This record gives sequence, C-alpha cells and structure tokens, in this order.
Amino acid sequence: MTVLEVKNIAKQFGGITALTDVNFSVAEGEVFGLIGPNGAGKTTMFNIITSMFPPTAGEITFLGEKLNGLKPFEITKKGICRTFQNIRLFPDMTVLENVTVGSHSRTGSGVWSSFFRTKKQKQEEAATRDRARSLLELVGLSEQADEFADNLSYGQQRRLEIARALASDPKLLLLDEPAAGMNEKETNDLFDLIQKIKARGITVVLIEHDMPLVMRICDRLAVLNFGREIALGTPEEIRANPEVIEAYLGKEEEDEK
Ligand SMILES: Nc1ncnc2c1ncn2[C@@H]1O[C@H](COP(=O)(O)OP(=O)(O)OP(=O)(O)O)[C@@H](O)[C@H]1O
Repeated sequence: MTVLEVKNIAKQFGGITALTDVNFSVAEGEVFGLIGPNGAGKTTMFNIITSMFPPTAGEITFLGEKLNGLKPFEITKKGICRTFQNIRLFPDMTVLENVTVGSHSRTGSGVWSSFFRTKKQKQEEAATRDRARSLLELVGLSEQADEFADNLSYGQQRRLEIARALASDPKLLLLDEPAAGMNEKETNDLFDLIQKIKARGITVVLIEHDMPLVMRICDRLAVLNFGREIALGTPEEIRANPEVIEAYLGKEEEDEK
C-alpha cells in the first residue's frame, strides 16, 4: 500500500527555485531516504508535506487522500509527524513532560476542560504518562525521564525529539537529519531505533547526510540536487548512479577550494 505520494511538486521562493517537478512514493513500512547536497530542497520537501507552506505546483497524497490546503495540525491529526533539523525541545521541561506535550494533539480533552479535571481526564492523563514512559523506553531514555531536557547530551536530545514525535501515534514519521552531531555509538543506537520504529509498522522518511547510515537503513532513496530529483532507487542503484556520484564529488571538489 502507498502511504505517501509526492506528485510533480515544485516550490519557488520569490526568484529561488527550491524544488522542480519532484515525484516519489513511499510504501507502507518502508524507510525512505531523501538525500542530496546542502540546499538541494530536502527540508523544503518536508515543509510541504507537513503543510508549513503550500507547494507552487503539484500534489501530496497521504493514504490516498490529498493533503493540499490542510493546516499543519490537521496533518498531525492525519498521522504525519516530524522532527526538525534544529532541535526544538522545551529545555525547562523534564524529558517525560516533553513527550506528554507531544500527545496533546491526541487526547480528547482540551486545555480548558482540563481545568475541571474529571475522572475521565485523570485516567487519560495517566494513560498519556504511561505511553510516554513506554516511548522513553523505546528510545532508551527511561532513566532520564525526570531530568530537564536541557541536561541531555545532543544524541539523547535527538532521540527525545523522536519520542515526542511518536507520542502523537503517527503512521508516517519524517526525520530531518536525526544523526546530525551524533558520534558513532549514538548513530548506531539511532540505526537500532529506526529499525524498531519500522518494526512497529510506522513508515519513515529520512533526510540524512550520514551516507553509511542512509545506505544501511533505507529501503529506497530519492536524490535531490538543486531542487531536481536526479535519482530514485535502492541504495545499490543510487551508489552506482553516475549523476549522483557527480553531484556529490562535484561538491567535495568545491569544498576543497
Ligand atoms: N522559507 C524560505 N524562504 C526562502 N528561501 C527558502 C526558504 N526555505 C528554503 N529556501 C531556499 O530553498 C533552497 C532549498 O533549501 P532547503 O533548506 O530545502 O535545502 P536542504 O536540502 O534541506 O539543505 P540542507 O541539507 O542544508 O538542510 C535553498 O536555496 C534555500 O535557501
């Protein structure tokens, strides 16, 4: 079954063309990579999928339903969640609280009604906390549950972001550079975590610059370069694609200058 379909997506920011005619689809349970040099348009693609802004052209379909025109919170309700390239935690809240905050789009009771706490609401809150604890266990942060988010290491903060995104029970999880700033051990832990998420039947789209991780974890990949999709295929196909090699090697040569 196709979970996500990206059809003929284009995005212009004034005179800048961030994306041109991008097409790919992601099947249920897949880990799909979105790679490409800096500025290729990857984060813009996530912003369009999550309706942070509309595409200039094209269509996004999620489980057969068009997403165009929905608000970001409606996208979350449909079952799409994301993490951000720059960590966006609440530093003064505990690790557990950061995850329960992620669940609020899920529970039925709003902020106002929680002022008059009914028995049902107390049960809901307890269930939310239990769920948050089980997500912390999944991402390996059970022991840090009561620490302030600010005190966590960088790799731990990234895992906490994933737990928070999972708290709203997504069918599709978008991860924006989850391995950025991680050491080798943390990256290996992240690999295991993504495998576990996949085993839960959650479909994952991953933006990542860590090529060994991408090649190990992804079922398929799309490669963007200057907003254009230059390749689509399995890691083996991508590795052997001359245009991809050129895009990356070209960049390395530039960096050496
Ligand atoms: N809100 C915006 N307003 C104007 N230009 C933007 C905006 N968002 C992105 N861009 C431009 O669109 C292009 C693609 O940027 P984007 O952040 O999507 O690339 P990326 O592939 O995610 O890069 P990186 O790997 O560096 O994060 C860049 O030229 C960027 O400057």
